[in-house]
Amino acid sequence: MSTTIKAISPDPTLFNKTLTFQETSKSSRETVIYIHGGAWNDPSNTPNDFNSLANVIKSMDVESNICQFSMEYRLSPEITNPRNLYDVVANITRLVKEKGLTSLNIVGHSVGATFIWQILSVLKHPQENMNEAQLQMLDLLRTVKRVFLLDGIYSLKELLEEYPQYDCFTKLAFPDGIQMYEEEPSIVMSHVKKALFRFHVDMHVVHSYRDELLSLRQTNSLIACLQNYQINFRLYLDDLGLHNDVYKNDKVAKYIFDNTH
Ligand SMILES: N[C@@H](CC(=O)c1ccccc1NC=O)C(=O)O
Repeated sequence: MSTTIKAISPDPTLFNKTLTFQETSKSSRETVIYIHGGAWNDPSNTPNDFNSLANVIKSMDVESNICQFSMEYRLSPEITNPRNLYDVVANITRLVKEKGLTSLNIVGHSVGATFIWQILSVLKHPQENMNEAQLQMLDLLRTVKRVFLLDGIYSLKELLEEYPQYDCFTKLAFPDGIQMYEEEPSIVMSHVKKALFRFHVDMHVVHSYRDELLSLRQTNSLIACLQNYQINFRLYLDDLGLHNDVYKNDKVAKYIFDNTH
């Protein structure tokens, strides 16, 4: 009887798959960190998704003030929520420490935006009860200056109301049900407001009119919640292409560059 021995990765959170698109040692540098999407499970979405967008930003950055890195994380169903998120947090934390990064601009596409939303929600836990990953999120927020949420998923409840068929991937990341997702905007908004204010984080919400996988409902529902709590944020809606074009779109590159310095 053949037994398959699961390869134990020497790199448990895939930190070594971090991509460096641009680097500078200038003390005045701004750092852009990308988190790709893929519905928690799709191997065709990788840190390289942002390669062309990062090159556009690099071409705009004539004074070479910007560093750009793109993160990897393990996928569902092998890894489920919140471990996918914890991989992202551990990898960004390690990158920040190893490179001495400050002034972080974190860009997330689709589920990558979900991870950023979950990080912004960390104050829902009393600090004395926080686990290691949540304490890392708290530490990260001290260096985050801006977040760019690109065509993100924020409410799993509303996602499955609008797209019941998406349980094909939510059940992989949330095998015990989406009630395990603790960051529904209506539940965590007061904690997000506190985090944005305490750590002086600017929030940019971006969505493409032509996104064929996620309608404006996720973004409209999020911004309705932000308005209910009178939270300061920027909204950028435009024809930025289909869902998987947004992270390659030149207008998105320009928007991030124009708002990163
Ligand atoms: N490429 C994914 C689909 C996907 O990524 C997706 C589909 C609908 C809404 C959001 C998505 N991605 C979010 O990260 C898949 O085939 O599982």
